[in-house]
Amino acid sequence: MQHFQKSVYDLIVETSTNLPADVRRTIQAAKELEDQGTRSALSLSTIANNIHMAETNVSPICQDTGMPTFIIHCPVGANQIIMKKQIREAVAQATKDSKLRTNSVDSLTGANTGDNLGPGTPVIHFEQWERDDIEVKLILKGGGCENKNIQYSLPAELEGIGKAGRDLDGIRKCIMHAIYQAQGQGCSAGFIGVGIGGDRTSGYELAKHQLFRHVDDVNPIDELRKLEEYVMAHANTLGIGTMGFGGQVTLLGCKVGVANRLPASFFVSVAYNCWAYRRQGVVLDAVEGKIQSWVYETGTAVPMELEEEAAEGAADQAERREIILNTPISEEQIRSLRVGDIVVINGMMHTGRDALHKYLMDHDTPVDLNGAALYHCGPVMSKDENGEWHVKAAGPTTSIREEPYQGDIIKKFGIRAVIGKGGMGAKTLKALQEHGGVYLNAIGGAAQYYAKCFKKVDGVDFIEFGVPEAMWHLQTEGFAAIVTMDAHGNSLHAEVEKDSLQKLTELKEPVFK
Ligand SMILES: O=C(O)C[C@H](O)C(=O)O
Ligand code: SF4
Repeated sequence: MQHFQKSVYDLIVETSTNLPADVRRTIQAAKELEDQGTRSALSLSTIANNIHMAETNVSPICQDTGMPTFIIHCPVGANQIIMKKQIREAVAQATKDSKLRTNSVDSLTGANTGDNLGPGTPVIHFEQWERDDIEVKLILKGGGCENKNIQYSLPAELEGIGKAGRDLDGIRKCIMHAIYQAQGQGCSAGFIGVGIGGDRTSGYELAKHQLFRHVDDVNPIDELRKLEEYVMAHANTLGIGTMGFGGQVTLLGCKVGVANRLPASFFVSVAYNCWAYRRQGVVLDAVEGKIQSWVYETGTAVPMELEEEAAEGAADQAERREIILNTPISEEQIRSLRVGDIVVINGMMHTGRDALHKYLMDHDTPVDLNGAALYHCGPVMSKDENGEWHVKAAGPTTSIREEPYQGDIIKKFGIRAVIGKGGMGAKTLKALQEHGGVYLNAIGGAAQYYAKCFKKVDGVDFIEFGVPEAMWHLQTEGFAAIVTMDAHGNSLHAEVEKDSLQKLTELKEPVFK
């Protein structure tokens, strides 16, 4: 098995950097469905571009390279102890090479292990089979979409869609509610895996396993096939759209699995996966561990159509209001912005996420944040031989986590623009209005696209928080984002949420009797 570790390393790199062909085809089909020139269509073009860039740069599609989860099938007698050790070494090496972000954090102290190894990470499952070869499958599912997973215990009363009983129609209601509650926060348009039955633990596992199915397979259980078809036909009526901007395409795939349950329990578990649906697998010979084939057709077979998008984007931009913001930004300029405007930021940008927000509540900031642009982002960074840092992947993180702090921090330090994804709540909206600030939505997962805007790393504070949580000071050029919350009390997120709840209500009537 002298090649096993190298094969696993290659699998990690492929999974993190090259979205498989079935996922690419689905994203391309979504682009066709979306109304041209809308925010959602533009975002899908950026996503397509980003997929292409990640493959070319052999760098992470999204900066959140998720919880590496391996499912291994091996013949009786294969040495699982050695395989496990080599998988861990391959993970550490891929992290060192910036193919994975340092994503393993001590839950109590917040300390980052720096190599993606730690209690419970990576996740490795073994199963024996009758075949002579070894199959290693890997999914890299990020934290933002993982946070949108949801588990229902039937019967239940669900917001908008009403009573969900212990039957197929109740399951239907849970699934539609799960899609609604994710809004754009899990980087829609997404894929969902559903597990019916099991217990709380095995139900979620079953749901996650559905994400290993091919996008275009057909469920062999007739009732579940019908359920999947129903969900695919109706999810898009919710109007959530790409990144929750509103639009025609909200869901890209739905796979449902079933297991037995206890008489007293009836769980419906939903695993939500963002468009950055990174899963791949390899079949290895059991003697040397060399790759014989890939489980999913590789992305290289389906190039993303770039020229066409560039033209579309350019035509659309001509009609849109596009405003250049140079940091530090004035209050007057911020107050002139409206929801829907596209802004392009130049100058200094500072990153900050959970650890920094908590810290800033009762400490001072190490740099002047008056008029600043604060980016909710935990990048993948690399340090060269001269000790200089480089941004390898840097898309936004889900902003709503900072809701308890954001309003106070904006006012305390004079921040003018907060950049992230998924939107923020009422408290932040009020602070934006009072102080004169905007919330800008960047395209979640477009980590290569944004990394290119960071021309130089000017310094870093709080590196002790770990690379993703540190405060990076980045010289920025041409960072485009959309105003989704303005200083006049308008929030696109609140609007889309309200409209989609109304649409969900329309799906209340029983379908499966
Ligand atoms: O952790 C991140 O960088 C992003 C996260 O996956 C998210 O979607 O919020
Ligand atoms: S940022 Fe978006 S694309 Fe990236 S892992 Fe999180 S949910 Fe997925």
